[in-house]
Amino acid sequence: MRPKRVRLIYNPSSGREEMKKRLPDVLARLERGGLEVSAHATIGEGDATLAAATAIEREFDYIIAAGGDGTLYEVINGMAEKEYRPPLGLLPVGTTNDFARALGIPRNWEQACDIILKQHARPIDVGRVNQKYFINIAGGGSMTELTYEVPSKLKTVLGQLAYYMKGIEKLPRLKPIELYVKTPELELHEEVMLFLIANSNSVAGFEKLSPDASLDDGLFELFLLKRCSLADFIRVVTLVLRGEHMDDPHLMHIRTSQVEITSPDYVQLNLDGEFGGTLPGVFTVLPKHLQILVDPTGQSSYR
Ligand SMILES: Nc1ncnc2c1ncn2[C@@H]1O[C@H](COP(=O)(O)OP(=O)(O)OP(=O)(O)O)[C@@H](O)[C@H]1O
Repeated sequence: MRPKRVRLIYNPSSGREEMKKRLPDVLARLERGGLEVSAHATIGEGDATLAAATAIEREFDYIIAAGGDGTLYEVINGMAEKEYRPPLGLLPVGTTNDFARALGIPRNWEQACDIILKQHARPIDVGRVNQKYFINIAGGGSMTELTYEVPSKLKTVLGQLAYYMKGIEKLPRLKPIELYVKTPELELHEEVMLFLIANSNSVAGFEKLSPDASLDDGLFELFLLKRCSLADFIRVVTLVLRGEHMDDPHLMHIRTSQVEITSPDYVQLNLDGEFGGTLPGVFTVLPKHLQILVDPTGQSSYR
């Protein structure tokens, strides 16, 4: 049997620029494990999307996304509309790797390579809104613009700290948005601070946001944080960090396969930490649309 052909798409600027030094070691480990690997270094915004689409046209057996959530977002956007969608491996070397965390893929590059080498694919749901795709989370409103406002250089230097600094700077500017929300089950009109549509249970380090979220149940977890004071906002975020938010009256939780959200306000969308256009949007789950290479034993974890 011929070896599987793999396209490794890596972002040399991700995280602390780990792939720059690790590339030869990663290639050697994957090759020793029986894969035939070629690599594409991304050069800037949108390049990982093009590289993934090209890899599919060239009929690679697997694609590997090496980077953070931003790189993964670009890669899945190059794959999601294609008919042939090869299984996707992850090397989580970014500053934020929420999706790898949700799937228990280790940050350690050797362990992550070894999981890819097991070639065990797990189907997972993908979200679509306005011809863009997300794998982890979509959101809008206060605080949700933060992740893509932190420039990549700043992130590399400061790592996770950059997010918190930006967050503190932004807090006094909290402002509610008016939303019309329509699902197959219900319709509502509400002033909210933010909305989040989660596919996985791991959001920007808030692992306890939706503990019951399943990656392959064909459903989103929609959260609406109702209009509230700054003090309540901070209180609810603290409850979310502790996983004690589910009964809070400020937070609405709806499980659905499709949701249409419109607003008279200008609301930017955050898709997996990247800017994803503006409302209105129809958010749809594409059940088990992509296959991700994961640990078959389910015992590995993101450390
Ligand atoms: N060669 C490059 N130099 C600088 N930026 C790049 C390069 N290639 C891709 N990018 C950009 O890097 C961003 C994605 O970064 P990625 O997520 O992989 O790393 P990160 O440091 O973890 O950031 P985050 O976790 O916030 O997404 C994308 O916006 C992409 O356009």
